[in-house]
Amino acid sequence: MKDDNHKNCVIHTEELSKIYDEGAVPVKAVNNVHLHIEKGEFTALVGPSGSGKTTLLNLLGGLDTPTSGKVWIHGKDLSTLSKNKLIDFRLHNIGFVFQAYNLIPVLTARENIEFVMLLQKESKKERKDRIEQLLKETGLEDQGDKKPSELSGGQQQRVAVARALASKPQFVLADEPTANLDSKTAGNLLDMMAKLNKDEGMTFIFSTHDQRVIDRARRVITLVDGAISNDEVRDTNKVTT
Ligand SMILES: Nc1ncnc2c1ncn2[C@@H]1O[C@H](COP(=O)(O)OP(=O)(O)OP(=O)(O)O)[C@@H](O)[C@H]1O
Repeated sequence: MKDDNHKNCVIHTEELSKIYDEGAVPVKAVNNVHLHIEKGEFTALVGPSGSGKTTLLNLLGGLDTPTSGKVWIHGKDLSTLSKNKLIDFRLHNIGFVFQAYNLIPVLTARENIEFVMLLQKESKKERKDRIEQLLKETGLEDQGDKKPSELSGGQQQRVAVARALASKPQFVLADEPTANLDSKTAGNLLDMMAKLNKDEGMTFIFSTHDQRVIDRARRVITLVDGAISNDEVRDTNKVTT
């Protein structure tokens, strides 16, 4: 893929596959996926349990390496990056809201949000301003000094979202962002993501089983046995908030 041809392309994959062959029978967790995600998309990845959603998100975010095929992010072929360059690239380009990326238990909510900005070497003033803004946007103004164990599951999830957004990523990959949240908290979280999508053109891709999330997506990609079985683009003018 040529960089200059794809100015608005955030993610592009070709013949992307991930095969796990530790067991007796190899599992094609992701099977020959061709995907093209443009800037500003609000896209849900759906499919039955075990259909490969998490594996695909891991590949798209450079957290896992494909067995074959390639991933380009903003025209950059991830397979050409060294391990350290890939870490740096992720840090500056992608926000992750993954269950596996748990909050750091010994840090407060504020410090958890600040952490990635410290790695990015943001100034103290920028960090402070951004943290306060994110705490406000996530409705956690009064919770900044609490550690994760002192917060509810929904509040922890919102801290995880705030942390993902702290680096001002161009796109956010979220694995089941509303899992285990009550409807009100899930709704608030979706409102926040939809607002960022609308106001700042931030691109969102989330795996989900949650009909509330699916209903608000503008594109729904269905995976079955690791392959795309349906790709539905809905009314792109539909307001997600
Ligand atoms: N590390 C691994 N080693 C072996 N097999 C794996 C590994 N990770 C995932 N798989 C297998 O790959 C397939 C896809 O798993 P994946 O977790 O991506 O699905 P999913 O759609 O995210 O499922 P869920 O909706 O339940 O989270 C499954 O058959 C799973 O058992």
